[in-house]
Amino acid sequence: MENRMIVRVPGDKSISQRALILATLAEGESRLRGVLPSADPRSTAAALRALGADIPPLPADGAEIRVQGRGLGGLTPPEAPLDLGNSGTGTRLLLGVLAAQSFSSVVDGDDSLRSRPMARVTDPLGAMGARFEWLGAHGRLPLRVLGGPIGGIEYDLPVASAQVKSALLLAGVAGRVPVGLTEPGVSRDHTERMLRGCGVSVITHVRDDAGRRVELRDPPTRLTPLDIDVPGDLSSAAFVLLAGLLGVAPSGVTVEGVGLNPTRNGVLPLFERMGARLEVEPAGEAAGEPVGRITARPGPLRSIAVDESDVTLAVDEIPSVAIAAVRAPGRTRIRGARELRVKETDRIRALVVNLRALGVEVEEVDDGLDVVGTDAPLSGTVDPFDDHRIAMVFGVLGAQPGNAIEVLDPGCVEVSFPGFWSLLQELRDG
Ligand SMILES: O=C(O)C1=C[C@@H](OP(=O)(O)O)[C@@H](O)[C@H](O)C1
Ligand SMILES: C=C(OP(=O)(O)O)C(=O)O
Repeated sequence: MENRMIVRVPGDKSISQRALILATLAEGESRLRGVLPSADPRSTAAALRALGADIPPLPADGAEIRVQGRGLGGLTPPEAPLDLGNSGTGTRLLLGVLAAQSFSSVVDGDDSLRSRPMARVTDPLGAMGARFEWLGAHGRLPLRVLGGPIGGIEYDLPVASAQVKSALLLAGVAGRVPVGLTEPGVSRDHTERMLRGCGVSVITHVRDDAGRRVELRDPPTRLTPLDIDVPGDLSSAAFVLLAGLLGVAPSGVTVEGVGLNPTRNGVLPLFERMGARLEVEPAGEAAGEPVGRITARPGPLRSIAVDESDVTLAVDEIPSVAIAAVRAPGRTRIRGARELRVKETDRIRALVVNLRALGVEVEEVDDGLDVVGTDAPLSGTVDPFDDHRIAMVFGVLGAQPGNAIEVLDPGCVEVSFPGFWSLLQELRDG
């Protein structure tokens, strides 16, 4: 009989942070189960508490927390700069909320977050009438948000970005003004789904050119509270599935209770195009999101070509695809992935530098990389450059039988996936 492991991954990071923000803005008590207890949601929760939110500590086991909402006008001025740590999502979504408050606030983060572009959010918020002061380099944190009344906006996003889209929708909600957006591609729609769960009408149209239009026509006067189970994080599950495909878990692995949102699950068709033995079994909904089980079994992989439309649906999983490509004979070409250069680190560069250090043939291009598959055993030391996802993909590659890879700074996985290393060990032990 097949001795396949069945595991769960912690709650979705994107959904957890949105739930904390919307529960704070709602009227009444929200009940949130399965909130991810990792560094990023903790930073977002701490920033919200500094704005007057009543959020208990995030329990390590994802047990239910109850959040007493402050209502749309109920946030209070923070006494100190808000430290969003490493979280791009927490920062950009909160900038939308803060832009419409009647007080000023300062937003800051760690060195990684200070290096990431913020004008993609402050430019359109500025067009709504919001005012900002850069306290360091232009376009980077730290940043002062001079809150005040804002107007509505009609905006074409230059890149498909759920963080930009969400910041503008939240500004519309907090400032009670209409927002109409078009996106050049599809980005994750968790904010739209969760706002609907709070009783807000958000209209989405899929356009002929595959882009999207999102409208908040009737800004709400109040948000109803949430009562949700946060699905398992598909981005975390991707590392477990990669371990299944690469034979780290010799009989394969099943991840249960994981989110299957179609605007987010593009890694699954990419793995399938590589010949991966995947089985996806939908099993209902949680938090307004489709959820289910995914099984990955080891088997031969083949090289593929990845383009920009693939990347937007799998933006955080491209490192996993690049690592799968290491074991796919031939040349895998990844293009249209420029956005990876502005994540927690420059992920294209980090992949190229570290794969090269292990002896894998790679080529770096402006918007992506080529990876040439090999069956050689791989050994060496990897620097994740303080990026949780880079640490985890090389952790999985290192766990493949025959490889010996040391990941420096393994603790950086705490940003999104507490328990990653012990789960990886369990998969190896079968
Ligand atoms: O909205 C979100 O929760 C996220 C959106 C994506 O970023 P962009 O909006 O910059 O594409 C993604 O990379 C990030 O991990 C989470
Ligand atoms: C890019 C990521 O997160 P954020 O932008 O929220 O820092 C990520 O988790 O891969």
